[in-house]
Amino acid sequence: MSTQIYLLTGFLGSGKTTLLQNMLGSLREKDGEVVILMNEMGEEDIDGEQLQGFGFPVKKMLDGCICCSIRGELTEGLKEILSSFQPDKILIETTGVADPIDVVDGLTHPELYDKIQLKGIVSVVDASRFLDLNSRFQSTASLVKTIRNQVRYADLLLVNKTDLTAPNILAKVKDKLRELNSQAPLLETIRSEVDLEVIFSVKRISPPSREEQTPTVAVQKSIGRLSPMDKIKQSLGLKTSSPSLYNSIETFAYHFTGKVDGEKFEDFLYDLPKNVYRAKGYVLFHGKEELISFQHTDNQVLMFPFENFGPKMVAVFIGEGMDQEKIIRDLEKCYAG
Ligand SMILES: Nc1nc2c(ncn2[C@@H]2O[C@H](COP(=O)(O)OP(=O)(O)OP(=O)(O)O)[C@@H](O)[C@H]2O)c(=O)[nH]1
Repeated sequence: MSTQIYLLTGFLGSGKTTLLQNMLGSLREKDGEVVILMNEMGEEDIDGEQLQGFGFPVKKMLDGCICCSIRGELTEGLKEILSSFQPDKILIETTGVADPIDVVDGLTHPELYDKIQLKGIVSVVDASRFLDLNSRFQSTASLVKTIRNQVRYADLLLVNKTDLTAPNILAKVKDKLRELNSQAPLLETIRSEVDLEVIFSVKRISPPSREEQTPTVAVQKSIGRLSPMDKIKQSLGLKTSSPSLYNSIETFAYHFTGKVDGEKFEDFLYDLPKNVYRAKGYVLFHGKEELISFQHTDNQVLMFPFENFGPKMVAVFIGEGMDQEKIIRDLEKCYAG
């Protein structure tokens, strides 16, 4: 029997890792052997730490996006998981800027063809930001296309963060989602809470009924690592698979050298410029011993004590055109108590 693949997609900070945590918390023996494949843009593994303790194997693919720069590694990663664990299910969490169509393309590798079956694409939408992101990224064609494709190609839509969304905005978000995808079941959620059975019974929506697909844009410049296949293609003068989006999204990590002032750090996160789409990591505050996990999206800052003391004290920033030096300068002002 082939291994079932569930693809979890959605923009940066929409609630994908939260969904995975809920799913792992509800898994029972009958659900069989489950392996998680996580992909993060930067070199630092922030989300993987959040999944420790559930007792499931987690394969991490860092520093690139499986929809483009490290798509070749997706095939290798899946082959490795299949041979090491022979799982019944693989849950793939994509980066927030992955175009699901490109990931699906990566899943159709001939070596995987008869070994895996894509059961469905579950897309988590941050209802509190969806309209804003849609209009803000109008000028960035590739980014708006990705956000829309994450909805367009979903087989199940979780309209998340409804607790942060006014009813009139939520109604507009749902109208927009329906415009993009009239067929996928649409569920309103808070903290990505949904019955595991709903996810596992997701059904693929047949391709002809979808809106016209927009082809991937091939580009010359790539800041990400090229996959082995892309290197071969490039040496042969063929188009590589990297879509333009990954070129414009950057990420950098900052390693804390000591404890910071909690209040100043919170203000620093709230004051981050709009072109920082996401920040997350682990930090220690003056006068406290517990490690703090922090999460930032442009309308939300969350901090909570993190019991697992494994992670490094590090902050990861994801955005476009970020003034890295200024961000670091501002962050370093938080060391003073
Ligand atoms: N208020 C509120 N917060 C939420 C909800 N869902 C998730 N969050 C919080 O939003 C933050 C981002 O959630 P994640 O699950 O890490 O989002 P993600 O999509 O995995 O983020 P990336 O992997 O960085 O793209 C976390 O701090 C969550 O606790 C929700 O429905 N309401």
